[in-house]
Amino acid sequence: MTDVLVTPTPTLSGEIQALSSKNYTTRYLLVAALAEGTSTIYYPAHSEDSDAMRRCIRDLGAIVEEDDEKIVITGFGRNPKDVKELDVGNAGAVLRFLMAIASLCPDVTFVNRYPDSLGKRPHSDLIDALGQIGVQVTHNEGKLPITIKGGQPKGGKIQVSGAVSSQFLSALLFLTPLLAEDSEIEVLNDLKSKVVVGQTLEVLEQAGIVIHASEDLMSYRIPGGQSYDAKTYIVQGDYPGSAAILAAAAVTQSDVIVHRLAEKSKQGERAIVDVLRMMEVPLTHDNDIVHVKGNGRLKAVEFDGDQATDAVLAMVAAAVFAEGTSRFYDVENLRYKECDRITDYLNELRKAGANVEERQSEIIVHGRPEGVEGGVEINAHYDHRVIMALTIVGLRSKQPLRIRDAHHVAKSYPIYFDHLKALGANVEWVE
Ligand SMILES: O=C(O)C1=C[C@@H](OP(=O)(O)O)[C@@H](O)[C@H](O)C1
Ligand SMILES: C=C(OP(=O)(O)O)C(=O)O
Repeated sequence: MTDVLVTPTPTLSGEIQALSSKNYTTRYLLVAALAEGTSTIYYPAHSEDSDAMRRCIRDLGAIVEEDDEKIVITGFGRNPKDVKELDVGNAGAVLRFLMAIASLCPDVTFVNRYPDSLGKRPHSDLIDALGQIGVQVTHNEGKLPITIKGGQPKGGKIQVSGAVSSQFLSALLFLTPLLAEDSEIEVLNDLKSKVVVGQTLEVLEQAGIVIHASEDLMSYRIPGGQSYDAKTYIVQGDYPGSAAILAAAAVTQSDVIVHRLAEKSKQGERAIVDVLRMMEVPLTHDNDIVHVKGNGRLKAVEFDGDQATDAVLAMVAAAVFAEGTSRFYDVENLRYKECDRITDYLNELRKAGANVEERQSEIIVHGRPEGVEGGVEINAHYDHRVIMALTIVGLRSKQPLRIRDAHHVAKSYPIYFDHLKALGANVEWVE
């Protein structure tokens, strides 16, 4: 069964544990693979994207053993196996990070398994940057399939654009410490999703890597010849996925508790808590526990979405039911994700009955506190965050919403519908 029927649900209540962070899991798996000893990662995420990183580091020669609470990894250090092909599924961050690491291999091809999703996403900025240190890349106009003919890049001066994705810079930050010579990275244009780079730097530091970063995160000096330490890591709860649960609680009459959401997290998406507060949703956040007591009433909000890129769709879904007009600005790079998260997402919201407008880098929502009509089929566009967000809207529609191909939610949150059901939502897998 691949579709989900979301039937209007006025109340939600109960407690769940946030799932584990996807972005920290992919990073810890990678730095463990780049170490020569044995590292342990406690409470790793289990999702298609984290599985993709696990599969690829294994293919590259890491030894991976796991049980219910941890993964133990013996890394390949700076000497990955001479693998010919890697399959990253639909995971953008995994692809971009491993494109850089693949330059330590003679000849690797990244296959194109999701031509209508990851297959449409642009990687030219990273391809250009790798070219500056002598890595040869063949590609399909900057897109998959991509072949990296690495050999032995030495490091040096690299300029990379940050205007489309922060993942290109993160990829270079994982690679350059392993190169023989020192490197200098200068970020050109803007740097989108800058907060996520903070997570990369945090993980690199935990792995014993030294990076000298300017305060604005636009330039870096990276000593060469470093090695990654084998360490023990603990994965924190995931804010982007939990943002959808919290937004669902905000649009219903609710008494919902989510555990494991660290107040001091470097995840930008923790801003979901502040944004819901600005929308006057009754909630508390203490001892890493968020408690929402929704009364269904929300006020419109204006927010710089680039601070919390993976939570914007959930915030917009909440704004659909707010009093007044909300504006989410600086969100152009949502267009380069699993789908065009502005045009494609707003088309689905409109089908459900929402009153939304798009600009090149903005989403505008004219709230409908009275609810929306629903009663339509939603195209998921291969996008887990579209699926999660439209589910929120379905909870407060007049007629059920059928979400086609909702199984793609497993990219980051395979148990999203189980969690919602545990809170009392009427969500069912259907034929
Ligand atoms: O580095 C990462 O792990 C990620 C960076 C962000 O992408 P962009 O930098 O492309 O916005 C984010 O949307 C993605 O889910 C994960
Ligand atoms: C955009 C996302 O992931 P990625 O870029 O890694 O595919 C996401 O998780 O919403």
